[in-house]
Amino acid sequence: MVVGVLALQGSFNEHIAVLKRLGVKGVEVRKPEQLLNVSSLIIPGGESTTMAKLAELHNLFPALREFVQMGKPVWGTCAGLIFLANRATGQKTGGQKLIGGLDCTVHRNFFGSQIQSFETELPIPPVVAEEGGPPSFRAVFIRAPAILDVGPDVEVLADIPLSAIETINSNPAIPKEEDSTESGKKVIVAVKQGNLLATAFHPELTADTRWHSYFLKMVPEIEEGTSDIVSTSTSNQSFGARSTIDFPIYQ
Ligand SMILES: NC(=O)CC[C@H](N)C(=O)O
Repeated sequence: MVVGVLALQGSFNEHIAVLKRLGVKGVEVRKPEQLLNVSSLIIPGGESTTMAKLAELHNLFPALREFVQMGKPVWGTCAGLIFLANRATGQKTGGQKLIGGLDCTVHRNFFGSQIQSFETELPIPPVVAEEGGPPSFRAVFIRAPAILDVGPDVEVLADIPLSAIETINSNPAIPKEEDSTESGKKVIVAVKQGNLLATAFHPELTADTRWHSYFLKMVPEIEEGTSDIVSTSTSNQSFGARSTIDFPIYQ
């Protein structure tokens, strides 16, 4: 079985490249019938409104929703996280179509505009950590969303203290004291709910393969059939903080 990567727009090539480094074949998915040939799906970062329009054009929404409801592993990064959320705020006028399934409210562009994109080190969640690996990972936020609330079945894997973000105080777009999300001084940036994984940051733009390996462990066919593939990521090379990939400009 192969891992599908939704290839309508955004950083799908980067995800496929990381899968290749782990010895796993990633295939581009653009049509509903292509979902029949993949065991799991990655929805990349990009621009969720554009992605939604293209998904609509290709009549992908019913097949994507069915894929999620069938319990197949799906990982949304950044725009992909927005796509998977049941509720989104900060959308363009008229809203945008979502796949849904992930019981959370996501706030688009939570950290501000493109120039307020940032990178930071966050603790690696115990379930994602690998023996011998560094205790943190490089989290790349590009006009990223944040998760404001989650339902009872959602496991929080990573959050970020708002005080850690330099641009946060100078950015008028970011909710301040009166907003309930600020009271805890943290927002959620990675979650898991059953077959669904979602991250507000972009592991595919770093040389650290641990988030991809973690997702692959959610895919039973890959874990049972080719467990050696997943374990290759424990090599030291997998933990490099940054790749040489130039950051694409995402909306
Ligand atoms: N890097 C990203 O995927 C950015 C997401 C983008 N801000 C959106 O709303 O879709």
